[in-house]
Amino acid sequence: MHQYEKAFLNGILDFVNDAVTCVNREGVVIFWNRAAEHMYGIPKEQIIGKRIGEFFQKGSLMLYQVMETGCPVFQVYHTPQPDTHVLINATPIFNDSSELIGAISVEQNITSTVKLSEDLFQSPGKQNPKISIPFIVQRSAQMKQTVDYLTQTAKLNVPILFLGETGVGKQALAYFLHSLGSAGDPFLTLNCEALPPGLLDAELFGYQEDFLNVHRPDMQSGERQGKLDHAQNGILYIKNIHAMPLPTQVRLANAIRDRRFFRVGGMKPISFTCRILASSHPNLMNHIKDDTFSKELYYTFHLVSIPALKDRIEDIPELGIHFLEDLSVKLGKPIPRLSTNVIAALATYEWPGNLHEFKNVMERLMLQAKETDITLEHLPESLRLITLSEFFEESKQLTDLSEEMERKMIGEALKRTNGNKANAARLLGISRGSLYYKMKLYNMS
Ligand SMILES: Nc1ncnc2c1ncn2[C@@H]1O[C@H](COP(=O)(O)OP(=O)(O)OP(=O)(O)O)[C@@H](O)[C@H]1O
Repeated sequence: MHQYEKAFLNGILDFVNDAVTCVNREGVVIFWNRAAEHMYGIPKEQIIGKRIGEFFQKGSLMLYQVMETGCPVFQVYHTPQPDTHVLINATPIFNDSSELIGAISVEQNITSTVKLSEDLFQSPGKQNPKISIPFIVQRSAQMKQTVDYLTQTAKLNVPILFLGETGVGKQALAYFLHSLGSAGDPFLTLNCEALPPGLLDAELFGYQEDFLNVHRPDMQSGERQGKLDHAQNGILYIKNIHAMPLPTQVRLANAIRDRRFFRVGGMKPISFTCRILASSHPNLMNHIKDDTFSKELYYTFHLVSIPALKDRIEDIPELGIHFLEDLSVKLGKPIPRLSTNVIAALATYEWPGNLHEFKNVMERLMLQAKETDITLEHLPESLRLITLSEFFEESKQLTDLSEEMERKMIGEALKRTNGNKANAARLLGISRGSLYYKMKLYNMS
């Protein structure tokens, strides 16, 4: 590699926050970046050019494992030191002729996330008092900003469209706004995905009796009121607004702009006073591009995007305590203690179902907790972290040993099996590929 290319590569590696280690196929360290120096307290000058096995127990080295198996690994949880928590990704590297030339590991330090979560989970009393009803967790900067912004809009009656994946808390924020401005008035929901599109117009604006050619005794003066009337001075929350038919969208945009609307089949303008809130998924712009969502309606709203839970993990501990506290009261059970592994798993999982899924998991933990301790086994399969020790279980006999011992044991096994590698591998309790790899590594062929 050219000197200047190497300088660039070193620059990049030192710039990233994750600890990066590159070894050649003999296990000799070629790159060791600043984050790795910091994580392990070993300076570059000391480790580069040396076998990594001289510095770490082989059993904790993902790099050997991926070179032996030829397969990358992702998100393996490890605590290299008692107070350090990392997630490791590692991959073998092959040249153009598909020969193994080394391996790279990237370790993401999640210590601060785990520590913060641990502190909060394990001492719920330190949380801020519950200031808002309904209580909105807002430890992350994004949620704090959102709640501040919404609080400021409370007096203005401006329409707000919440954009976010399912379960990020759009409706919870709508309830929050209701509690700020119009708690004594109705909070009505209109779910556009739950009603046949043909009925939405009438449900929203009401209709003129003659128009639908029906007569119902509950109707006054020949008209039926809609949710815009029924919400009075409160809030109308229009859920999944992307599923609203285009003509209804246009009528709604006009209604919001003019603060008055027309009944279906009616000619008389009717004023309304409720505040309109709405929700949709984060890709609503795509519906505008394919002309299924009205630009006019889109720009009528103040837009508030709510990030996915995985993008605001600072909220996780407080949400956990909040749900566990609620359940503890309902079930009359104490709040369980969560092990550090469990906290790391909760903080690093992707949460595709966001708070719906998170709440379910908390319910499950609460129901399962017989004593007060929750460990990894109590978590659903999809959430469980693979720990490094589990990962190495298979090749335990060898990986716990020093290189010197390992070399001796392989030599011994080969002697006892008259050089039959398959039998030697069996004797050592490792795969044949693994034995071939180790023999090459130690020049034992
Ligand atoms: N910031 C928060 N603090 C406390 N609880 C929350 C928060 N956000 C959401 N929740 C709770 O999480 C659950 C899911 O939230 P919510 O129903 O508001 O999500 P949503 O985005 O409206 O979902 P969907 O799009 O599927 O309707 C609810 O029980 C809600 O009370």
